Amino acid sequence: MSTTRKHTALPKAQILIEALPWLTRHHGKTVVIKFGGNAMIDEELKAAFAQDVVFLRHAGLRPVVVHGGGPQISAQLDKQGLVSEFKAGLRVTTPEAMDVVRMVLAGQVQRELVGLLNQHGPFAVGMTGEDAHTITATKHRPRIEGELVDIGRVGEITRIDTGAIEALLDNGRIPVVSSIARSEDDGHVYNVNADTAAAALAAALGAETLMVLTDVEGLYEDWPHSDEVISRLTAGELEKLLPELSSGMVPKMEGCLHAVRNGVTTARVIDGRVQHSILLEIFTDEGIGTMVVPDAQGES
Ligand SMILES: Nc1ncnc2c1ncn2[C@@H]1O[C@H](COP(=O)(O)OP(=O)(O)O)[C@@H](O)[C@H]1O
Ligand SMILES: CC(=O)N[C@@H](CCC(=O)OP(=O)(O)O)C(=O)O
Repeated sequence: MSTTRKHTALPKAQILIEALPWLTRHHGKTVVIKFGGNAMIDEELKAAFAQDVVFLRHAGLRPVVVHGGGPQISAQLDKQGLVSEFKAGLRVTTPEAMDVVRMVLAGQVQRELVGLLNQHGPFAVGMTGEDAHTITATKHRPRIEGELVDIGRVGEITRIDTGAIEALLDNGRIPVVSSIARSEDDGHVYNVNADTAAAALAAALGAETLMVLTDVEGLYEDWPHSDEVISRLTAGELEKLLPELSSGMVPKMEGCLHAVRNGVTTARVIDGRVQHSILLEIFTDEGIGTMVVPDAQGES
């Protein structure tokens, strides 16, 4: 006869134990989480996001948050009567618009995320890519229909210095990074797409995972005609698909490709509208969204 006694709260212990293999696997690993402006509109979701990130920190992972704020920037530009225009998926950024981008990202969105995270303890430290030379960029001139175009103060990342972020992580903090770069060419700053910044940081930090939270379920196979999500694809498969992608998915998937081609083990695009999507992704089998993995050896 068994002498095992079962406490009524045993199911709770079972849930915790189910997470043990994932806790073991991810312990000490760096996870870069990109929180998009579109996933940032709901108060409950923002609070759940902050809980998840702090949970990761307590579980022994090293989370780094990179945030966007496209809709928030557009709203402020509108308020100030400045035009908001995108070319090749990037905001045309005049010097006046750059002031607004910097004010909204570093002064508003980043402050709000830092505040939410710090409701759980003294963890979050906000910074922009300007700080300690974290992100350096030069002027980006995208090609549209074969022609190089000038879209103002939009930066192309040339260098990443991970020193400040590593120091914060080693100190048990959670860096919260706004996607603004210092300039390689002059004393000014550049506006960088937040997906691109997150991917570049993930690669430079040798992160295990890049997780991009957005406002759709993942990468749709035949957007906008169907909502069939591609659940897993290799770098080579993604590379072939890139020319067919449009709008906001372009920098996200280019970023995922860059990350897995530069040492990141998995890059995932997940639905930021699902509460606790980060925990579901890291600690359970019920991962959601699209996962990009490096090519198997010998494959390209
Ligand atoms: N193949 C695709 N699958 C999913 N979404 C796509 C696809 N192609 C374009 N999109 C668009 O990309 C958007 C996400 O990008 P974006 O608006 O930049 O979000 P975020 O603010 O999260 O960075 C989706 O809401 C959708 O409208
Ligand atoms: C050059 C460029 O387009 N920069 C973006 C930076 C913010 C961002 O990327 O925000 P989301 O992640 O919410 O889209 C912009 O100005 O909107």
